[in-house]
Amino acid sequence: MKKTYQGVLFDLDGTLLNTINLYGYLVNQLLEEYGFPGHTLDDYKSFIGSGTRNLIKRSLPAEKQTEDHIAPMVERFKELYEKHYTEKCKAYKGIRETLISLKSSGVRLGVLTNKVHYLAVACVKHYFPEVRFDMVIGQSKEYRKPEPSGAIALAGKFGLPMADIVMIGDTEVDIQTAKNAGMDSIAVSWGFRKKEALQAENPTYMIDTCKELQSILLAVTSCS
Ligand SMILES: O=C(O)COP(=O)(O)O
Repeated sequence: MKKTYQGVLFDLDGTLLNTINLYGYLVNQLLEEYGFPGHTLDDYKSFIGSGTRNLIKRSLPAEKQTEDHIAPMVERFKELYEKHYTEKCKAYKGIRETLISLKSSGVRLGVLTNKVHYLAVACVKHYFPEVRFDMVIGQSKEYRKPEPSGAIALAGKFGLPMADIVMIGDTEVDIQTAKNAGMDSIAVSWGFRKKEALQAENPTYMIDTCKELQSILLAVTSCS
């Protein structure tokens, strides 16, 4: 019999929201300001997923990946992101409808992202105003994927055991987070990593379309 989940945790970047054009634009601008060479969008796809500090570190030339370079650039990046987060991003096809259907069938919804917490909250509010998430957790000292603390806090908020919750994400970090928390996982191939890299993490499910997501999570499929 098909397993049903009472709670669903979504990663943000590359899973709910395609933010790659914004990241490419902002980090290239940041690197230019500091006199470093920029990168392609494909490069950034591989740099995103472990939070802003790691994104900037991975974007810098190897010999410049030191705290004295990274720390001020993280602060400047947050300023730029705050100014531009309403630009250049798009919800993936069918995601909005899936979230609304899940919520109306009584499933608890959370966002667990490595985006800085206050920016994660602002993005979710701006791009998904019609979706009532039970809780959004972004990165902070306390919560940082793949550590399980964020997933554990969300399970506590939902009042559900880990076995009833599934984590959905587009990077190895998300699948590792689910494993570390003792949850099932769904890896999606429409985000920032190659399918082979995700398969190597042995997610519970590996999917390519929103339709497949609905058929795992909902009794009825309506996503085209
Ligand atoms: O690494 C980030 O900044 C955000 O990544 P996530 O939404 O995929 O967790």
